[in-house]
Amino acid sequence: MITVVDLRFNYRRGSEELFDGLTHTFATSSVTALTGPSGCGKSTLLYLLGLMLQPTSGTIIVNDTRVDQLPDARRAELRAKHLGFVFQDAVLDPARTILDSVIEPALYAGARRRDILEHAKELLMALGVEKRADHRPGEISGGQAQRVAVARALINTPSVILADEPTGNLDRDNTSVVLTTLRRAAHLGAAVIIATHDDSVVQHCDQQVAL
Ligand SMILES: Nc1ncnc2c1ncn2[C@@H]1O[C@H](COP(=O)(O)OP(=O)(O)OP(=O)(O)O)[C@@H](O)[C@H]1O
Repeated sequence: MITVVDLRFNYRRGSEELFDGLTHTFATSSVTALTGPSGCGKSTLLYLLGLMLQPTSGTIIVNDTRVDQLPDARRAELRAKHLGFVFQDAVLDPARTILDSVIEPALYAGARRRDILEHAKELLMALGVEKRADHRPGEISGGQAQRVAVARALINTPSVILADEPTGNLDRDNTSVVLTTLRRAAHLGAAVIIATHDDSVVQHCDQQVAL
């Protein structure tokens, strides 16, 4: 679960204020669509929820812990253990295989490779990219990279999953594969938040927050 209370954010002093005191709880086991016109702050809200930015004012609470004023190291630790982030443009390390890219956040969070290998393969299978496990990012398509990025975000079974246009590069069938995988994560207890412009994605969500 992740809650924001009276949230406001400015990129710079005197610049446009975003969110107008937004208060909302993104509940466990639910998929929320974050919508609104281009530039309204969807990506920025995901960065705030992902502890990559700090609010100008207001509070962010992850699973009963107030997180917005924690020191950087503690925020990084929480991010690694509890948050999964799918960025708008999937950027994968060109030097790593697809399988190693998926496993890497688990190693960072303290898991052993052999304990996480099967889970990584299952995620690649669920997302239809298992045949690319030994390939490198330069050898896969943009849509495949997007699905690998989803697998990478899910490897630590995060309690909060933040996805910025995760289906932007995908056709209808693969959009459905990604949404099914995210829904399964919600079914297992995650709060899933998807920034999207796509009405067909919104229709698959349990609730909508329009900025
Ligand atoms: N690093 C930055 N520095 C200053 N302003 C920024 C920065 N990033 C975004 N902005 C501004 O903040 C506002 C919100 O941007 P954001 O990317 O969160 O919107 P969005 O709703 O995700 O847009 P889109 O749907 O086009 O992806 C915009 O006015 C944008 O120009």
